[in-house]
Amino acid sequence: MAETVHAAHQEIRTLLVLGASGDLAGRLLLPGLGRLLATGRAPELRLVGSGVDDWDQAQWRERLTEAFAVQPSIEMAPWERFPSLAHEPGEATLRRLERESVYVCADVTQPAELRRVLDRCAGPVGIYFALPPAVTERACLALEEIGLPEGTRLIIEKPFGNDGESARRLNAVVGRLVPEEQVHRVDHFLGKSTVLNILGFRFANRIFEPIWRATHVESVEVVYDEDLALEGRARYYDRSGALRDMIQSHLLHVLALVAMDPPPTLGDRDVRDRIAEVLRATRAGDPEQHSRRARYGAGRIGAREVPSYAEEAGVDPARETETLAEVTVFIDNWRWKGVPFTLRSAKGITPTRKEVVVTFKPVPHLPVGLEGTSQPARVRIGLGPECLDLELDVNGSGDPWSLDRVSLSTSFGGAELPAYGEVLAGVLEADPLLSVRGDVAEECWRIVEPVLTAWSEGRVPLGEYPAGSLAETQTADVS
Ligand SMILES: O=C1O[C@H](COP(=O)(O)O)[C@@H](O)[C@H](O)[C@H]1O
Repeated sequence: MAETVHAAHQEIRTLLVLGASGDLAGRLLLPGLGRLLATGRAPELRLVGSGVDDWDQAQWRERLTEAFAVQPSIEMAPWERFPSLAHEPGEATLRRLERESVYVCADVTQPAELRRVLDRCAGPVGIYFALPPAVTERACLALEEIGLPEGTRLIIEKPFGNDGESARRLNAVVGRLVPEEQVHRVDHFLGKSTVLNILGFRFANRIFEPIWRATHVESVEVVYDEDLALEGRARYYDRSGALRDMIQSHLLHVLALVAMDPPPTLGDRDVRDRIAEVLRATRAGDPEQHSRRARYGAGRIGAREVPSYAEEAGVDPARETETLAEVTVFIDNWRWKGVPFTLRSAKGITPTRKEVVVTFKPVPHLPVGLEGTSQPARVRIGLGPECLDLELDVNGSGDPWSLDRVSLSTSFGGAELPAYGEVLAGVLEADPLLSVRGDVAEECWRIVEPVLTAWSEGRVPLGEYPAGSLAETQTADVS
């Protein structure tokens, strides 16, 4: 599909990873690349890494060997853990990359140093910014000063900016460097098979479309509760929090796929137009009534004792960073007017819950004589692992006149590639379908900004839940 729609796009020959010695590159990006190359789906490629750590080539090779051996990281869910890559079709490519790839220690916000890094790259280059947004912006300004090799594609990790204003600024500088179709703003949820499954479920089954609207739908939840706690990521997370980390990017995209109108094709233009359209119609409800924030206190996640978030290494307790964010949004269009969409993500919760739940309205009239309480029909679309569940009332076993609840459930196998591998496949194939478009990145910030403001002004109290449970939150003492 991608080839027919995007045959005109130029493939990249060198992938340059900025921030190559950082956590994200080691944990997700390079293993995703390794997996992609191992399947033999990617074009011939050179790999150049650059970071501020003063690594020699041996250290870099060690990082690649580790990443390509794909020891699953703590953040990889079980369905993303792979067997060894040995004997895969691209095995020889991986070994070649390990041998030939180079690492350049540089501060890429400095034009002369960035020039030195680019000199090691051949052909059209894909520059992957695995960097915090402010550093990405400065590196883009440095690129503007030194100029870009022809055909360059920019691949920018999330979060795209820290707020609407910085996202607009970053979009402006990126737009001066390359045309929009050469920009890949990464949201790895768009590469998740569970998320892409929403498209097949909605648009390949005629039975759902007529009822997929306010007339029949009572409410929609998009939930991503993880059992992971901070896992040593304070430097990034403590300045971000759950709202910026998960809702602003990932969960709003899931909402968009659930709520958008059917696209005529799965070409990037059609799908991204539909996503943009529905997000433009989306607004957060009044934050005081429709949002919740909390952070975990000390507790136990499975066998692990977890300290309170405020006591985690590197955390500034006065910052009031939330590890649970919940926001209800509304979509002001004909299809969805008045239906609450509640988005929630929390860290440090067991059991995990990662799903979209569509709850339908009750029947207008239950025939007199049917006994029991009728419950609304529900569709659950699993976001991890892959599963689907339709909850219905039926005349079940036993008394033929009483209602029983049944669940028609199925689970299906995982994807060939992890989410980062799928997103990178799009990048290497020059297909922006799974990348966030610039206007959409800004739209996502517009939606969450009233909530960010209300929270920063203390209009919504910060609750607390014990790690490992979603027990009623209480207000945290942040003094
Ligand atoms: O981007 C992020 O996503 C992960 C959750 O995604 P998963 O694919 O690893 O389940 C989240 O834990 C992390 O905080 C966030 O930065």
